[in-house]
Amino acid sequence: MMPPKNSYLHRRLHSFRYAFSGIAAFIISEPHARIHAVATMLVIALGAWSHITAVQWIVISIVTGMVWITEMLNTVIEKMMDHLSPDYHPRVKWIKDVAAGAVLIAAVVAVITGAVVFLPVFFK
Ligand SMILES: Nc1ncnc2c1ncn2[C@@H]1O[C@H](COP(=O)(O)OP(=O)(O)OP(=O)(O)O)[C@@H](O)[C@H]1O
Repeated sequence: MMPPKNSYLHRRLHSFRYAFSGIAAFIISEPHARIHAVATMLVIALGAWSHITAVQWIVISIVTGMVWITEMLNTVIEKMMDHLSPDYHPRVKWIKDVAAGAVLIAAVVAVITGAVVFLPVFFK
């Protein structure tokens, strides 16, 4: 049963629907996102297979989430700048490069974390 129209709960449910459609739009339109989706599923499968601890699951979840969030915000910034300022501009270069740098930091942290958690599984 749906809550009454325009009630607080009704508006929150709509916000969730928009957020989920945003995630779907990101995955459908961006090849990077599909690579992240496959990598995330592989990490979940590897974690389940190797019985990592609760703390290791938490750390893996945080770094995986960081990669998704930075990649999504980077894509938003790229598309926003392409829309607002399609011509070459040094300030746009700065904005896009810094946003890409954030993704790189998240990715490096995720790779290091993945290595620390999973390499001992293979070399024990
Ligand atoms: N309008 C612009 N003005 C200045 N530099 C730009 C501009 N557009 C892109 N660049 C430069 O090109 C780089 C790549 O930008 P782009 O938007 O193509 O990102 P991308 O990572 O290649 O995107 P995609 O997700 O499409 O692969 C930016 O980091 C920036 O250095």
